[in-house]
Amino acid sequence: MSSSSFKPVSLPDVLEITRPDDWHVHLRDDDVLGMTVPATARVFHRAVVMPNLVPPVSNVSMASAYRQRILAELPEGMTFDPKMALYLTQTTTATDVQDAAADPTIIGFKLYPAGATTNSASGVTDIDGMDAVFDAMQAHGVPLLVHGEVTTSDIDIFDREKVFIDRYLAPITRKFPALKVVFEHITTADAVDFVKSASAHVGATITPQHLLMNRNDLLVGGVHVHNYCLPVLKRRNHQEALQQAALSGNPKFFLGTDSAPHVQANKETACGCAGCFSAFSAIELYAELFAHFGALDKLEGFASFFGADFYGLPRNADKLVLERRTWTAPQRVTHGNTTWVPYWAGRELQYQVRTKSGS
Ligand SMILES: NC(=O)N[C@@H](CC(=O)O)C(=O)O
Ligand SMILES: [Zn+2]
Ligand SMILES: [Zn+2]
Repeated sequence: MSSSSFKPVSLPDVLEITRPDDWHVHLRDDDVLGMTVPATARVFHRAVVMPNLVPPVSNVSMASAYRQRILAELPEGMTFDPKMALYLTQTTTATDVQDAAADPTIIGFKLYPAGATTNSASGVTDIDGMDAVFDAMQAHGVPLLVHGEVTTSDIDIFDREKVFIDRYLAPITRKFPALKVVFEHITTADAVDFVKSASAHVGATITPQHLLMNRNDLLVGGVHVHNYCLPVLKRRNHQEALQQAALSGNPKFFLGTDSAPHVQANKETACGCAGCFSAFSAIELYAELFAHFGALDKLEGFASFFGADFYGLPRNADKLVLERRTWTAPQRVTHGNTTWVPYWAGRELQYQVRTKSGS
């Protein structure tokens, strides 16, 4: 992580912030919830839970059942309020939108262009054909969450986000100016510029990996499979644009880890899955970035205020304390007989969340 604007400053030993929320996370389902739910709830009060299960979580009753399965794995003494994203499909109707609007545990609909990412086969194949649904979402105040990449084979993977903006996102925001849109896990300077110049109804989440790394970290000196996610890491000037956006205090940009576990065997293979599993060090990874730039005073807005404000939800009342002490992100995480290699495995971080036990 390097930039010309780096300025060494003295860093606080203790940093207290309003408890943050994770506006983009994959908790998966079944047994693995016993690992993912405590990992996220240890830090975050709310989380937007992504619906890309098989089959996709595409209506209110599926989301309510999934939410119950999540809450059943919440350890005693932890508080956690999962906000469910519904999977937008080509057959989603205006009635589905109305149902979603009536349920406060539903945060919005997630648009996956078919084929864009993990479990997106049921995604939207004809975005232009979704106008009636977008119209209903705008009318009912239901946000649209977007995986913003085109999927046609003629478009280079490094250009897919930019082309998506030009082809789909800009037209949607023009046609539906009051529709709330969250451009998820942005990766390019183009996305930063688009969000900045769009109306106040358009915001974006930024992941730790896109802030801390660029495509060299994926491809130089070998293929680093645990740094592979979608949208793929971009070149350094894009990383720097994301860093500036996150550090700027602009409330359109907020925290969404996109923590996305895939078991070790599915990452360390000839055709490895996309996703960085960051939940075990999520807020600490962001703190690393903000500390590096001497901007820890900006962390609370990005992590704890701007997402809640964007969604029109109250800010959290409780606090989280980070302590300055060097620790090493876990090399492996196991649950039952299964092993995952987390993002940033075995690397140092300089801030750590203070746990209730004081450990
Ligand atoms: N980000 C990823 O690389 N993977 C996510 C899907 C997604 O958010 O696109 C996953 O579910 O594994
Ligand atoms: Zn995505
Ligand atoms: Zn995701």
